[in-house]
Amino acid sequence: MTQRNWLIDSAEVFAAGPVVPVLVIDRVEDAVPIANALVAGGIKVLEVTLRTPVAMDVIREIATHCPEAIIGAGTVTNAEQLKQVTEAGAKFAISPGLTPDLLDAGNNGSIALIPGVSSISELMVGLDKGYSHFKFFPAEASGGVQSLKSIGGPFPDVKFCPTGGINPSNYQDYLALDNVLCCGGSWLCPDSVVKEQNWDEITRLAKTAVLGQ
Ligand SMILES: O=C(O)C(=O)C[C@H](O)[C@H](O)COP(=O)(O)O
Repeated sequence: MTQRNWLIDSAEVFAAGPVVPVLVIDRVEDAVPIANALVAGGIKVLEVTLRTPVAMDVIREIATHCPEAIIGAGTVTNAEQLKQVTEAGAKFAISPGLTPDLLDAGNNGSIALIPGVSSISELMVGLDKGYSHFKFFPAEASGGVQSLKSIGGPFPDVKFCPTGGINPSNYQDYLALDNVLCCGGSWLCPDSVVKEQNWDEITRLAKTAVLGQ
């Protein structure tokens, strides 16, 4: 078994689901209200993507001011970013893909790394490096529920968080699979709602997803 010093394990991150909002936050001042709105709706695990220039500050703000949230960083594609998000206070990191270098950095780092795969060969690279929990990205474009069902044949012990093209009409199909413990997506925090600063709507979307309605 791979010995690691992770603050919390990827299994714990997955178990805290079942839905993980993929957040693209442009304004630091929106960070805490968004996180609080999601927590109020029953969602603790948050993925802040590194897709905006203020992403590191957003992670730092949420890590400092929202103790109930399990704040993670998304779009982490290399070892340097993994180091930066760890310093900013992220409790885990998610990548859309994987490289041997990133997998090594994850094994040697202090927060859980959840690498991304969309093929069997990538999955086998991750397994060789001791990983068992993966993002499946881009989920819908990579065969969705049918692909994950097939992958469960030869790899029954591997667990996935599918992301990409997931929405209120299909996330329950994914969650019904034995090898899917949580689903990620941007539908839980739409840009238009953030622009209006309609935090109650974000809480409503979160509650609806958690209750499975
Ligand atoms: O930025 C990253 O790290 C990603 O891996 C991509 C996101 O997970 C997906 O873009 C979310 O997909 P949608 O829910 O279809 O919007």
